[in-house]
Amino acid sequence: MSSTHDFPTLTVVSHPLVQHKLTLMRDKNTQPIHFRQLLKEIAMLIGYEVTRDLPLSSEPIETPVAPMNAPVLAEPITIVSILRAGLGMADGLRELIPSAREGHIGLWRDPETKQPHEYFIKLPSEVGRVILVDPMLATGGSAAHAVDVLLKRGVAREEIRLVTLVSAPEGMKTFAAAHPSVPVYTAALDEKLDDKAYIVPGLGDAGDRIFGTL
Ligand SMILES: O=P(O)(O)OC[C@H]1O[C@H](OP(=O)(O)OP(=O)(O)O)[C@H](O)[C@@H]1O
Ligand SMILES: O=c1cc[nH]c(=O)[nH]1
Ligand SMILES: [Mg+2]
Repeated sequence: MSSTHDFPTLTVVSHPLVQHKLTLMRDKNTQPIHFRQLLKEIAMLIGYEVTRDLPLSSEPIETPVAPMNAPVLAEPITIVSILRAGLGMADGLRELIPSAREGHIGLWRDPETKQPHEYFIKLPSEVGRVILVDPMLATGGSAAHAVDVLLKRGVAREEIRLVTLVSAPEGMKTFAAAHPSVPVYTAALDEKLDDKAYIVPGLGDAGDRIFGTL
């Protein structure tokens, strides 16, 4: 993990496997089948860091040898995907936390205004701790809006963590200003946004690369 940047709430997961897999994803010749697999693998690796301090309680069980009080996750967890591209990260987190519930927030970024438009929301009735996932933090508008949705549904600020794959400094600044207490985990803090608000060097449009809609 690294913190050699200007954002106190940002953790860049610099593990060599994460960085190697991200390089493969960035390559424009990587096809959707491999892009999806790599995204899932990176989400699992980042997920390990995001879940590092989850509270545990204990439950009585019997091993084949003896009874014991054994540790189990103390609280329900909900993985919330920002559609569409968040689905690709949820695939990895779901494998890591099979007991997690899932929610979906559908957002579409208008190419002219760069503003997010909401088209779908479905969340479990009890949400608990939330791991919010979207591979791209570009202007930060979509992620900030998704956190607003969660707060309106009664999720406590301190229960939310955002996981991204590639983040732009502009987006991180906007997101941290809107939600200064929400920790963000990412694999890379890139250089900047271009004039279409795409991340440079980035990896292109994550949703299109996952679903082959280029
Ligand atoms: O930080 P922002 O500037 O808001 O941009 C990031 C958003 O843009 C992309 O979604 P997109 O609108 O392309 O939808 P998609 O996932 O359906 O492709 C991406 O997956 C984020 O949700
Ligand atoms: O670089 C970017 C910016 C927004 N959305 C993406 O998928 N990629
Ligand atoms: Mg897209």
